[in-house]
Amino acid sequence: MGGNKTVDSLKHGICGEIFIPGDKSISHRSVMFSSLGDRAVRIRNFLNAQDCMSTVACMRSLGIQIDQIGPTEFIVHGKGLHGLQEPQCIVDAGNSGTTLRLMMGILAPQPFLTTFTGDASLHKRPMGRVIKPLSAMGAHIVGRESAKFLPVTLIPTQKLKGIDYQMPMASAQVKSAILLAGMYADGETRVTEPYTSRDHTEKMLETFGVALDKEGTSITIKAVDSFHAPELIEVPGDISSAAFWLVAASIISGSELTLRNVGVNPTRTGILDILIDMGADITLINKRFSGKEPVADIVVKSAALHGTTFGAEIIPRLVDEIPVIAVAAMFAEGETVITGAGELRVKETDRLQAITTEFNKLADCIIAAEDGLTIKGSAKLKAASCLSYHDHRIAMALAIAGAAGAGVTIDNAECVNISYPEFYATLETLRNR
Ligand SMILES: O=C(O)C1=C[C@@H](OP(=O)(O)O)[C@@H](O)[C@H](O)C1
Ligand SMILES: C=C(OP(=O)(O)O)C(=O)O
Repeated sequence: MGGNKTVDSLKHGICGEIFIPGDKSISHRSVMFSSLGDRAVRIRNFLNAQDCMSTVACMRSLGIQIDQIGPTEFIVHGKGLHGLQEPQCIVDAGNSGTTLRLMMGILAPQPFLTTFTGDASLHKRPMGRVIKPLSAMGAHIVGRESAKFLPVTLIPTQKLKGIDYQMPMASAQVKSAILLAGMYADGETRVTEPYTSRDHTEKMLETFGVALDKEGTSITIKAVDSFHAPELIEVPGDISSAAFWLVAASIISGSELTLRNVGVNPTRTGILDILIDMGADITLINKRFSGKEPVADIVVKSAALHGTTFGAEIIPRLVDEIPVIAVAAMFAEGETVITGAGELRVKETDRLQAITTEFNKLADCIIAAEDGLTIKGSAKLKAASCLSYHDHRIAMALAIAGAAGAGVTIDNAECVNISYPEFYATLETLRNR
């Protein structure tokens, strides 16, 4: 597929301002929830990237009119909780696990048939984690290898019933699928996770007038009969995209960046905690709210980092940032040890394997464990050609390692379009400032 990209070593610190594009998780949810709402919703600062456009395409194929009125502005004409229509074709979730798993939660209770497909990566990712609890609620779902993988078909079922489900892993996608199905189920649906994962679904359900009962890491939802959409959803910037600049500015001496409009929901700010723990110079300014989501501008200056240790409890709060945290650790003094991160093996690619194999081509300093990484810091990086495995976060982390080190060539580099289409252009702007 796609082409190679060479990122040269930066010769100076990176300075100035970056406006961070919309949050991927919140963008997905804004379109899904608005489609089920009772009036048209205007969505601003939507992430116009491949994953979120997969959600738009899925909802359109279910009969929802979605108008794009600007590069990042959309109007979703919701048809209510029971307004979705049977799709005429197989629905394609592309590369997006969030699209597929949340849509299964919405569609399992619908009185029509839906078949999902996706790209090669999504065909390898585990879907049993969603199909199992939805089936326990009475959904009828079939899929490859005894309902573990795509392709998956949701067969019309009679009314679902609530369950009390103990999740085996912390996963916002699984939690969200169960809560969304729970809106349509008889009785109460309760879901408990081992550690708290991102809570954007809970916050947006509350924005749409749904009452949730929260206790520790458990959330209970009851059947919902009205879903009151707000007029406007303003999506905050994605801290998972800001993460690349937080690390770049920290490790490239002479840097000072202001990252504008970053979502700082505490269930997502593990990257800030870890970088600050490593000695990073990070300040939050202009703290405010966008709906129920906290937002801030972040000032980051270069600093001498040192290694750290972290494990299972914080992983859900930084799960997508581990590739770029590994880059920070390569430049830090001393060792960094990450444990409890087995979930990285079932992302767009096996990220623990991809980090170890590809980052070690730049400097042989990383050892993988079954559920984590040990990274020896103060590595002397050399230039190399590395594989992205068509994984956007691996490609962007490699680009930051190359820019801060001695350069890198990345294959299938365009996969950044999955979550951050402007990434390379922003990097070039910083180079030329
Ligand atoms: O709910 C979401 O929007 C997401 C949840 C996380 O996945 P898991 O739920 O599989 O941990 C994360 O990795 C993904 O990028 C987005
Ligand atoms: C894992 C990711 O997304 P998804 O699960 O939606 O494919 C990600 O963006 O890093």
